[in-house]
Amino acid sequence: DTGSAAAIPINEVDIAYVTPVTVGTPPQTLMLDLDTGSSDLWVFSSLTPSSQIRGQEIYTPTKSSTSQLLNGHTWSIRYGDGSSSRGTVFTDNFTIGGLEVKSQAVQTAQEVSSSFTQEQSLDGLVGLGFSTLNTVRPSSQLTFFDNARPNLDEEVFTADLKYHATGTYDFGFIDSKKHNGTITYTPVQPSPGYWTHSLSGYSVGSGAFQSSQISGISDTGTTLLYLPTAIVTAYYRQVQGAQNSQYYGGYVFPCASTLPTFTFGIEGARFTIPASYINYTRISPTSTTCYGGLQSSSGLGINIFGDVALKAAFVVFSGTNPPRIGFAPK
Ligand SMILES: CSC[C@H](NC(=O)[C@H](Cc1ccccc1)OC(=O)N1CCC(N)CC1)C(=O)N[C@@H](CC1CCCCC1)[C@@H](O)COc1ccncc1
Repeated sequence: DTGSAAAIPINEVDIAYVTPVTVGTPPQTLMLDLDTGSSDLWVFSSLTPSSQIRGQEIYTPTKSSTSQLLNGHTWSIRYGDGSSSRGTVFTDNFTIGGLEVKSQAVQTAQEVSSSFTQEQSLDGLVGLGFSTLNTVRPSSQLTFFDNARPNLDEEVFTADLKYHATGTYDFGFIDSKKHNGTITYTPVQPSPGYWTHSLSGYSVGSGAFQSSQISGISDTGTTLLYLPTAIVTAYYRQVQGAQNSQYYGGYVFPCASTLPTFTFGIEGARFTIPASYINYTRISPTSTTCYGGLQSSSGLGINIFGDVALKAAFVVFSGTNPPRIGFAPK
């Protein structure tokens, strides 16, 4: 089997991407954020207090003839940005882009934090990290990819995220039309459950490439690129008027400033992030101060290769044994 579905930016600065999925019988359509940085599949539901719902689509298990309560099971998750959700669990038929998993664990939210309530374009998440990170107890549940894997033509899914445009997630096949040039693979360390791998180095603008192993996670659910402070300061040293603002919680600069590109290495291959991707957003609609798409990871304890980096490449998440990740130009 294979599947192919759209990755649609939810706002004009690509803060996140959502993908249409269907749950249950007859199918209920929700827009979910496919997130390689976590491993819970959870949805706004009929069990979510109406005070916490603001425009999201919900999954109603009682309207589905194929839903089954997973008795006595609960879940609770907190993300890197402090947002959180928790609830109960059903199994039901679940489809992404024509690829169906029967009896997928669908985690129904009974509580979501305010940032989820405020994000009305996001009806929940599909975790595509390793199933070891799943928070359902007493027995943890498998991700959509792990459930689909035995029926996939190839044990892969790919991310073709785009800057200010709709991209694609494919399951079970590598679409050669979506990338040009070879795919460079590098090993993934699957513990504790993120797609953890190394960059082989970086360069700023036309500067010399600095070879160094930079370990981090490729995370479709994280908006920006978070790297060690030394790299980030070297980058913003090239930007007129840039400063690391306590007030805004990161590097800001005059929107009119010229930004250099940023290049990262995967083994011997090189991927260049255009300056426009790093000129992330104005700090407020009328401001002439802009917030950077490259920020320091020092507060996170982990480097995160988020959407700002991933949208510069065609990315293959390979669930083979051992797992690996591939990057290709596009
Ligand atoms: C540096 S992990 C921060 C990261 N969350 C972000 O990237 C959010 C994404 C967002 C925000 C608002 C609306 C929509 C999307 O966006 C921002 O935080 N920002 C973008 C806007 C910018 N101005 C400020 C910074 C994060 O927790 N991701 C997790 C998934 C994410 C949770 C929030 C909803 C969307 C999906 C996940 O993959 C990684 O979980 C962990 C990472 C590390 N240890 C523990 C958990």
